[in-house]
Amino acid sequence: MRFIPLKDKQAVGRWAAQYIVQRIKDFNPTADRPFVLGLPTGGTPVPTYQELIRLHKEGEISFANVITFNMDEYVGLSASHPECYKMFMRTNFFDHIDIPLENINNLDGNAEDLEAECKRYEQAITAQGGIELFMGGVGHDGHIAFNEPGSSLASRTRLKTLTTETREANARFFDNEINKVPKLALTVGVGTVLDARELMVLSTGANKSRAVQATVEGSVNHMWTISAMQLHPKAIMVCDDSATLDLKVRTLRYFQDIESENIKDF
Ligand SMILES: N[C@@H]1[C@@H](O)[C@H](O)[C@@H](COP(=O)(O)O)O[C@@H]1O
Repeated sequence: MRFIPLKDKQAVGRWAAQYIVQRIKDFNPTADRPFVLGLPTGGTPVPTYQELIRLHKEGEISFANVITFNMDEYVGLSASHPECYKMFMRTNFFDHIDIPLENINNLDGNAEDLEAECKRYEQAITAQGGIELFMGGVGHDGHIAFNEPGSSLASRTRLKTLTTETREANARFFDNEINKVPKLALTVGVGTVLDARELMVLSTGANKSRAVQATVEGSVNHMWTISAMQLHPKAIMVCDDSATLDLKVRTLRYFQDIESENIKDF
């Protein structure tokens, strides 16, 4: 796993956006051979989306031949609810770039048959040849997407019950009222994430430092589903300074040393 320690969340956003832009350019996508990008919601990726929008507006990057798959979706929120992830993605990213609407894929948390919906999503990813680069965030409890502690590390897209800890953490998006946060969500599985050809996880803020420590210094463990990153052949974790608080000084210095060229402008 590569580990990129940066100064603050804006630097994480700039680094991640540059990385995505470079990967899309190197891939040189066309309509027949699109770049397939997996995306998260939450507060962490917002600076990355803002930077991607800026780079797009400056003519640096086009998303015309990019296909996206979002990681997860709440069950039962109306499609117009601002915290419905489909809506969140439009407001924070898609409405500001040139991605064709038909290239955007989301799980439907209002589908009549949720199990069939999850199967459909897995098939849609496969039909696109799999995900080239999956960007993710991490929950306080170490979840990736909505794969809460104890989730199978071989899991596929499915319905999950959210923990109270996750609902408390996400209440800030629902007028600080936990009762407004849905109890269920659809999420890609850990196995679905690990199938991507590349994985980049962003982590910012001191409240993520235990999850970062478990991922980088701990063992692979289903209680910290993000730790499954260790099994991925091409994974990168990008952190701000606060998110490294629980790492050993030795660990941090090691990565600062080997990534010195790649982090010097951030
Ligand atoms: N399902 C999402 C995750 O995909 C996200 O990574 C996590 C962290 O969110 P934030 O970036 O707001 O801390 O929140 C939610 O639970």
